[in-house]
Amino acid sequence: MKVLSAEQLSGADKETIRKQNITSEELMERAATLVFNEINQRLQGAPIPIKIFCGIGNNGGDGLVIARHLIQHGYHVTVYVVNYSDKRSEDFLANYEKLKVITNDWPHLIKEEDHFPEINTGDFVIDAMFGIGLNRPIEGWVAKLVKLINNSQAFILAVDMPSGLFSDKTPGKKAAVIEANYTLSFQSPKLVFFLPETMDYIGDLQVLDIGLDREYISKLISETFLIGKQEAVSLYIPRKKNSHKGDYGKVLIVGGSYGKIGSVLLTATAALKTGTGLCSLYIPECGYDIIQTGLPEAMLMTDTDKKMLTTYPKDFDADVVCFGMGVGTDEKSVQALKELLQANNDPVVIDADGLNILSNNKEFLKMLPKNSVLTPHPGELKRLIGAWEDDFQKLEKVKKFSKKYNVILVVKGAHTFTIDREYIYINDSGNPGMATAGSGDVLSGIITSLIGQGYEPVNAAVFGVYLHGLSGDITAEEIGYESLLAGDIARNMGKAVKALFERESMESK
Ligand SMILES: NC(=O)C1=CN([C@@H]2O[C@H](COP(=O)(O)OP(=O)(O)OC[C@H]3O[C@@H](n4cnc5c(N)ncnc54)[C@H](O)[C@@H]3O)[C@@H](O)[C@H]2O)[C@H](O)CC1
Ligand SMILES: [K+]
Repeated sequence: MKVLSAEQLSGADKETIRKQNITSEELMERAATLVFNEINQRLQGAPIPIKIFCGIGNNGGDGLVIARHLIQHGYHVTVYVVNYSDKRSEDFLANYEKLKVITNDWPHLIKEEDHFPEINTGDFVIDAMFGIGLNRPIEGWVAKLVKLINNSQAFILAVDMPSGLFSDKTPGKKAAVIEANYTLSFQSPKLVFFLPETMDYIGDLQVLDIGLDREYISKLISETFLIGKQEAVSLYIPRKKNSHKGDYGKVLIVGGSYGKIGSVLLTATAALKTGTGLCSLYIPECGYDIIQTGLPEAMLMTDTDKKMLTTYPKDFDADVVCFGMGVGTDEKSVQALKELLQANNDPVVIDADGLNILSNNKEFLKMLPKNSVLTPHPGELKRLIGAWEDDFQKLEKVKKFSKKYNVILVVKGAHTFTIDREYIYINDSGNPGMATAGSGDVLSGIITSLIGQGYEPVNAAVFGVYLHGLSGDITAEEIGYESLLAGDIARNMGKAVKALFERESMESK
């Protein structure tokens, strides 16, 4: 799904009005009615106090439409107009008049702190103060109102986006932003919904298709995509009936050191569980028995050093090499990575200490084969690209790095971002149970495996990240977040691939 900017959404809005020959008020009616339907479906007429806070622009207009439908369906509604300005939009005014026709209980005007209502724990608050039109931080008494709503413990539903969030920049740590429990957003999710600094404001997210012109949207050039099940399925390459193990990649995993052999074991298990035909490992000698016992399907070569990697098997012919998990950053192991980069022209996957070695030896970056995949967590990323001021600047820095070195970065987080030059792919699978030791080692194994099976590196990264999250979701469904182990993610890969093609799970994400 394309993640559109505020400008693109406004353009689609205008084009839809023109092509469908409707008024903007009709479009507002359509969008806000969908919000009403969602609320009605969940509340089922429950007599709980609903407090709707409307701004004076079109987001506020949506709030008025929602209010009208709720009142007409017998809900207990109080409407507040947060009168931060006198420049009411036309569609706001039209719906203000319509509301007056159906109720004697006119909206309460809030113009200062003295007008604030009481908000209680059991209230259902609808935030329709600001949407994509916010162009400066919320200040003064409006900011105080936002804090009052946040502190109320009421359930908060945000219309289009939580008020106080910008669609193209972060609001700053002290800014007044609605902390929603649920966000119903129109047509396209916004990039800020997925950034570490702002994702917590969103709560659960649902995107409503408000029927903006499909042709116009399909022609819009977007550089940002949300990857859900549908997108992931489209990347899948089916296995051929007439095939053998050589068709599914000869993978080489290079890593491990004394005390950290488990990491390569996880990576190799994940690679094989993702479908790798032949999996070999190159590890320090101390890991020999561990790997042979733990993963009899794998083949093994050992370094002459007992405890750490010192070299790279230059003559070994692999389709794809993965380097870094559990390696450490000893000078001798730096040499091993250097040898790998000198010997290899095909894309490689670099993770963990492999990334730290790159950060400590920036001259290696130019040696990375084109379209190699780097999989940093935030700490590793900072060492690689330097610190950033906010998440938007981080994205710009990562794009620049990706272009400069011709590599793909998998920036791991609650929503993992795969960045390929100017393109951003935001992952929508996964859960907090996956924040556990070895989870990243498994991800590297999955991506490496897919590259070995013939996926383009960027597709391997995007699809691999999605499958990793899906396997984590399936595992968490079975055993909960707390006891989820990285090894479980690897072992459940088969279930994840199968789930891609199951009907009911197609609808869930
Ligand atoms: N495009 C669509 O898909 C549809 C969008 N709808 C809804 O419309 C809003 C956007 O409405 P807009 O009038 O452009 O902006 P807002 O209501 O978000 O803001 C109102 C207005 O306020 C001014 N302003 C901005 N920042 C501040 C501030 N800090 N303090 C005071 N005033 C401020 C600014 O001039 C804004 O224009 C969208 O989110 C949807 O909810 C349609 O209803 C359906 C189609
Ligand atoms: K809002």
